[in-house]
Amino acid sequence: MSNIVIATRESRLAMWQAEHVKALLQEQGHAVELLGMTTRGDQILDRSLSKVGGKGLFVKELELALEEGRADIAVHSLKDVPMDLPEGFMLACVLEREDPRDALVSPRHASLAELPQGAVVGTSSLRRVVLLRALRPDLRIEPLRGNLDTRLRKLDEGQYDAIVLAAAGLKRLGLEDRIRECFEPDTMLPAAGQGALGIEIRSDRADLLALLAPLDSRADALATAAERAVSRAMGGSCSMPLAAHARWQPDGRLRIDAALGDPEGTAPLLQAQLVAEAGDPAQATALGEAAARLLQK
Ligand SMILES: NCc1[nH]cc(CCC(=O)O)c1CC(=O)O
Repeated sequence: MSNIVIATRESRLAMWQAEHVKALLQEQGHAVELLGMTTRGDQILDRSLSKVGGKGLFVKELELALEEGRADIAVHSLKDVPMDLPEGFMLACVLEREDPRDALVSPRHASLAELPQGAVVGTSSLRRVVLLRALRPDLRIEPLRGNLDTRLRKLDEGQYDAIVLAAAGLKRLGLEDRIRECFEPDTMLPAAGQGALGIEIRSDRADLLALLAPLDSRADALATAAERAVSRAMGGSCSMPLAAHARWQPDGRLRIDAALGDPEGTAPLLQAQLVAEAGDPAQATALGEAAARLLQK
């Protein structure tokens, strides 16, 4: 039995996720402590992430804590983890995924279809902007940043008619009753890794792998590996409106869907769909890379 320190951001969602991992590790008999910290991504709230440096902003401080030995593991929303981790770090496991869908929250309107002509919808994800535009070209899409509570507050203050955000975050924080509509992946294709949690460690801490193995979901690790391979192959950053979502079919093969939008919203959405055996990480990665090649054609 070990004593494990978890580095975590201090947003309510990050803390929930760290507490969740803490509880799972405690069930395995380990002693666990949390080390909370604020990251650059949490501090910069006035600019869109794609403009100030992207996903890495949320993980750098946590990696420093791992590097200096102040913490053993870092828990991340997999969606926020860069495709290629810095030298010396690795993704040790992927937990069973929560709902991967995007959700609509609105005080007055029951669904996207019921939003009035020209309604104001808040989101800062380029992927959501492009997919929303394809569904409802009449909407006025406005930037929306901040943690979950901030976003909901801005909605409740009347700055937007509706906002779109990940169902997983709302469910984790007990805010599921605010969801008016969950978009099926075929309607609004999720981001790579959405809804999944990843645990990062230092590559030289192989001692932690056995300890984390009981938390790993093989099915979701393979599915998200395929999704992340699409992003990597596309040079993925959050400045690119890219969606990638993999699901297991009843026949045991993995289906991946990917979509690439045009930031200006003028060119049509490019879409790709592929199905393959994906019994190991190399196969899952190859599937994602093949889907990316279809998008690049
Ligand atoms: N980019 C921020 C972020 N990172 C993870 C989640 C939600 C939880 C998840 O996808 O696991 C969110 C909020 C959102 O997109 O609405």
